Amino acid sequence: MSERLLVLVRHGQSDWNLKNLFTGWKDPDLTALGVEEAKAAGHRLKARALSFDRCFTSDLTRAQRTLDLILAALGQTALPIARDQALNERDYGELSGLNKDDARARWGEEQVHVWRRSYDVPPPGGESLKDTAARVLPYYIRTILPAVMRGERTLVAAHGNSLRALLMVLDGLDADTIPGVELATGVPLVYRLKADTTVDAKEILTA
Ligand SMILES: O=C(O)[C@H](O)COP(=O)(O)O
Repeated sequence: MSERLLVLVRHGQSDWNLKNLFTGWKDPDLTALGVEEAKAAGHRLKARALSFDRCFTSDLTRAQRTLDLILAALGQTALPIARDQALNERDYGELSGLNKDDARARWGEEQVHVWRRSYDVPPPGGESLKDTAARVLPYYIRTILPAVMRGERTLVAAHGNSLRALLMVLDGLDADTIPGVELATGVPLVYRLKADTTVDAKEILTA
């Protein structure tokens, strides 16, 4: 029986994470800490003897670089990698490039929290999580999930909100529960799926 392994990882700390700026589709690189987080993610996977057949990432540097660093740590630099903007971070629209504390001072803590964590309220000119899910989930169902179900051990390096959209399906979260979910940078989420595509087991590799 094939393994049906799916590992998700949010990119390591980016330059704009460090500066506390809304990033979205902007394309900052990893910080030195982000590089270390990505390498550590690779070492954690390796320590559990996990290896992969296929990888997916977004069209953004921070996720692609995280994937490359993980694969280098695993000694698996020749794997096929699909890069697609379907996995990009939620588009933060007019908030992109603004400091998150400045935004709270301007629009209030509660409004900014709704823009960042609600399911269906988009930030001005940007995507809600629902909008993000409307591009992430079709890509997952058409492209990623078939690979997993064929038994290809699959690694996905993406973003806080594109992965939160995916977690709604995998973890069975709804519009009321997803606002409470935060994803740490560089922490692999290891899923094993059942034959019906639902989750058999999940492990969070914090160390
Ligand atoms: O795009 C961003 O600013 C971050 O990657 C995710 O931001 P959030 O945690 O504010 O949604």
